[in-house]
Amino acid sequence: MTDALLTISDLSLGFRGEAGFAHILDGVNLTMRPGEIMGLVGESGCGKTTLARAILGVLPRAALELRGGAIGFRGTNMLADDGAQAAIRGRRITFIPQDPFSSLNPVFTIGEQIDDLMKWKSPRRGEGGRWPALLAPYGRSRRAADRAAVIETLEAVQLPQPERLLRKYPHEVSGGQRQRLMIAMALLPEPDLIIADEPTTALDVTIQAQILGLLRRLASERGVAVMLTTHDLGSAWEICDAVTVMYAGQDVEAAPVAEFFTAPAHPYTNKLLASLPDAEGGGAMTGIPGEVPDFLAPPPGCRFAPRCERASAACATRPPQAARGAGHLVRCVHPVAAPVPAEAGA
Ligand SMILES: Nc1ncnc2c1ncn2[C@@H]1O[C@H](COP(=O)(O)OP(=O)(O)OP(=O)(O)O)[C@@H](O)[C@H]1O
Repeated sequence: MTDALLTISDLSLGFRGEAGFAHILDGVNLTMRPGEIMGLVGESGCGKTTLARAILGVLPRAALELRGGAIGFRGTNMLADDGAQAAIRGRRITFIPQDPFSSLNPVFTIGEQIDDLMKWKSPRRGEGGRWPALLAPYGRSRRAADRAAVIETLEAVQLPQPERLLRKYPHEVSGGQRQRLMIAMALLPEPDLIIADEPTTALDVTIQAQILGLLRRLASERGVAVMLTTHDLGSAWEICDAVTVMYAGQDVEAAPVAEFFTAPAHPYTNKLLASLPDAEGGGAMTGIPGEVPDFLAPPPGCRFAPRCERASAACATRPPQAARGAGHLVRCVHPVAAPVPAEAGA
């Protein structure tokens, strides 16, 4: 796809420890377009955070074993180019963490931490005249422009009295305000892509909806793509344009959000959706029988096969992604048939 922002192709990696090689990501393929909000969903432990960290280039190097694949960002394979990755990370791709409190340094004011961010990651950093970016002095005019951008962005995330806020310490603001601050800090470098790793898990339910709504609005207004990792399908429905489902380190299905909920094709996606309580809050919560495989000895081929009612011997070989419709890809030998449209046979 020529207009892709992020293209992950056949990414395979894991961690080597005393017990052996834990093969966490197994041939993951995923594409994001500029400005798209994509939900990366799946049960706890399916590899969402590992994938997000791989894109950011912050996986622990000592244990990491890269088996193959590429992470292309605007055509550059970041896995093959440490320099490009360092230049992209924190500028073209930024991050919103799960727990905003542990991401802020408790001994510095919010203003000091934002100043430090702007010193290194401001989009105006390259404007150092004859100086290379690394040596460019942090001069008065850039400081003033950066400060104006900070105030504008804090106002955009609806943080009241931004000047006063900058003088506060992280413990002096609420959890919801800290997460608004994280969104502001992710926007300030003017990135193309924000990776938001379960950004509302640490917040209570009413604040969660506000934060997700804010993220959706600002991303759309500023044309920033967002990868939202979540195990909450409701959040994906609220704000995403498209959804990619992971199971045990494999991508199983990717679809535009409406199609994801109305015409899921992979048996795992169907089970995942069937396990949700219904809209009235009734209905039994049905779990999926069986267990997530051990990453030290995963089954060959489709990792969902041992829990899948539709599985056959053919599932011991993982199928390529197959198109079900525009932007709808599924990886399954025995996908669930698409529902018959209501007008058929009428
Ligand atoms: N550094 C590491 N060394 C060994 N195993 C790891 C390491 N990091 C993650 N894992 C394992 O990788 C698997 C996937 O973890 P990951 O955190 O990516 O899943 P997740 O889908 O983000 O889960 P959650 O929703 O609970 O955050 C887990 O079994 C985890 O124990």
